[in-house]
Amino acid sequence: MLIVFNPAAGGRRRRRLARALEALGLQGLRPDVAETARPGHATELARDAAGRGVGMVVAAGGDGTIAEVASGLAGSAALLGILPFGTANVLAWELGLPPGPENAARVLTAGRAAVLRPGSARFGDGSSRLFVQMVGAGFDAAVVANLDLSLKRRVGKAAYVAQAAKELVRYPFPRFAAALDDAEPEAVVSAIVTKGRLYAGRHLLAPDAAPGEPGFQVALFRGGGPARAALYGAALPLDLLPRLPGVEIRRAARVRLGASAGPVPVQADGDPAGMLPVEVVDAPGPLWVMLPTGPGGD
Ligand SMILES: Nc1ncnc2c1ncn2[C@@H]1O[C@H](COP(=O)(O)OP(=O)(O)OP(=O)(O)O)[C@@H](O)[C@H]1O
Repeated sequence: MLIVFNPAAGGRRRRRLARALEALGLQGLRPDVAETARPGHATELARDAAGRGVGMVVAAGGDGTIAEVASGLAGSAALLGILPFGTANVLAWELGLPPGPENAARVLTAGRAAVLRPGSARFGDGSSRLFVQMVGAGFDAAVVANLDLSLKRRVGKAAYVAQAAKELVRYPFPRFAAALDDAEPEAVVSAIVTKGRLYAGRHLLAPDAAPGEPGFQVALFRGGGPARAALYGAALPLDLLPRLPGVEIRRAARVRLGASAGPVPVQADGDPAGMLPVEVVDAPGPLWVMLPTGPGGD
């Protein structure tokens, strides 16, 4: 077992890692730990470990770290483990991973392996990026792109709320074209292409999504402007976002976002990912991820 640890969020994360290692040690396990030194490093570490035949590579970090490790494991037989030490931890909530380092460590040794089907985002410059939960274009990506990272380290998710308030008054809400499968492109101001049901932590976005299945749920936001974005932001923690006027959620296997009236930022799993255009499809193969053994689990 190799644990790929992202130390970028500071001391509290290190403390959680120590607790997880202690819990694993009590079960007689002494996993190797590799710290990431820069963005993208987790992919290299995971790919190298899978190439050496390591059976399980554990992402100790947030959704961005999980996506990077998943990218490195693509095409290998190695299991993906998760120690959810991030800020929002959307995938961990989605998969029902228990909070607390000791409980998360127990899943690594006593859980079950389940299929996870990441998505792949291909950009206008030909580059591709794997994601485990979602890709967003428009307002939410502007919030992510301009987020104050030192504030995020200090106050966590509240930093997103503060940044959203700033973006409300300056983001220009340019329209862009969203084409789902072979349908005609439609004009939207924001789109979130998601594998899962949850968004920004534990809030409901796409009730019919399932991360183990091929394809995506796509939330299309047609109404632009600060008042509408503020309404959506207020509805999110109440789990009312999918039911608001101007929000439509559809299923698609392929999503093309582009042809915009101005530059539109993109985020993948909560990290900045460049600008439109982007095409989203399933990643070439599934992964196996460790989940808690629950009712119906084997
Ligand atoms: N040593 C490092 N210094 C700076 N950034 C790093 C380092 N190692 C990894 N990163 C980057 O940090 C980014 C953010 O990490 P991650 O998404 O795991 O945490 P988070 O943003 O706190 O969690 P979440 O996405 O769940 O809110 C990753 O996408 C990764 O590229």
